[in-house]
Amino acid sequence: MQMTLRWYGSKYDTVTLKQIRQIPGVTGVISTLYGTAPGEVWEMDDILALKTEIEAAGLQLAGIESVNIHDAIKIGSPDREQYIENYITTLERLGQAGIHMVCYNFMPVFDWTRTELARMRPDGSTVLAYNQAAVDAIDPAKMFESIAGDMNGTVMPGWEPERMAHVKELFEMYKDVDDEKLFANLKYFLERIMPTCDKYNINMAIHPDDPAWSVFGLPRIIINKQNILRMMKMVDNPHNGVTFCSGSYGTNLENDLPDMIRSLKGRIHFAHVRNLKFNSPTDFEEAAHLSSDGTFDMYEIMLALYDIGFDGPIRPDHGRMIWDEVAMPGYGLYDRALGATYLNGLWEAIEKSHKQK
Ligand SMILES: O=C(O)[C@@H](O)[C@@H](O)[C@H](O)[C@H](O)CO
Ligand SMILES: [Fe+2]
Repeated sequence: MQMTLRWYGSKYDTVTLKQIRQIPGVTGVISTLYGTAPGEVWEMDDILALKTEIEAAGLQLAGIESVNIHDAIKIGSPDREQYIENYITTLERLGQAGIHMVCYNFMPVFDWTRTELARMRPDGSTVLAYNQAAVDAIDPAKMFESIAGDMNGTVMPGWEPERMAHVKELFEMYKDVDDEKLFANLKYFLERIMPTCDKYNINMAIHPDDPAWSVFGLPRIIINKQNILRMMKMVDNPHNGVTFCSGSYGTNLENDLPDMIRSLKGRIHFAHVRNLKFNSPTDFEEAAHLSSDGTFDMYEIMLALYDIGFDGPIRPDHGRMIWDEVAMPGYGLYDRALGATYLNGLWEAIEKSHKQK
């Protein structure tokens, strides 16, 4: 595996490449052209400028998170053809630039959903949290406003104000899209892009829905082992793979994370590894990465990745806000650096204990 950190680009991130370079064992970053809208073709010059800037700091651009999918593709409206063409052009350019892993998601309207961006934990750190009763009480059109005040002045991925201004229209457009339709639209999209992925050796890595169930009555399909295996089979190409995100699949306590990892051997192209602390099955908060701070056994998760021979990029995921840092919620430097170091420690121990046997 290659340890990486997500980085939003010098115009948007409070964390610098120099700081990332100084985290022991982090050799790459996962980035995106943050200023682009879903559906836009990425300019080659912009891709190369991003890559050059990262390499000049002594790091590798290990993959893209995300090239976002335009809603027309998820809905399956006639204008999807143009957006798929655009997506293919972007993939070709990424391939030509030597980038071989692309993360994306297929969630309608909202990317991840949280009800609090700064819940206080007993140690005084603040974290993102989710409470089902709070979601049930929110008018979806107001979801964005309800968290906008806690973003520390940043624009959060998946919650761009321009898109959120049209939330009501978006809901209307999805009204005939159920789980089956969403599966069919995903299949259509993947079949169209696979020849390009084959040509340029691009691993597509779908990110799970977060939380892993339907919110606001919208369809959600990338939520459990059964559905993800269905997706792998429906377009049975090794380039059709997944981002294994423990914090997203883990929102549903019925998901057995190490078992899911083992069942996806050869198809996990990217890993997000983080812990959650459950207060009840419908109320959870994002804990430190350490097993004992949350609900998941992080050793078992890393062991499963080791056992399947995972060799893609991995990153710590959302971190807590600690030591008075002011940054994008979930994406400060300090706690993610602790997370990376901890995950590296687990990996080293697993590797060495296997070699001794
Ligand atoms: O929760 C996060 O911050 C990320 O894991 C997602 O926003 C992820 O980048 C997207 O869903 C992938 O397209
Ligand atoms: Fe994730």
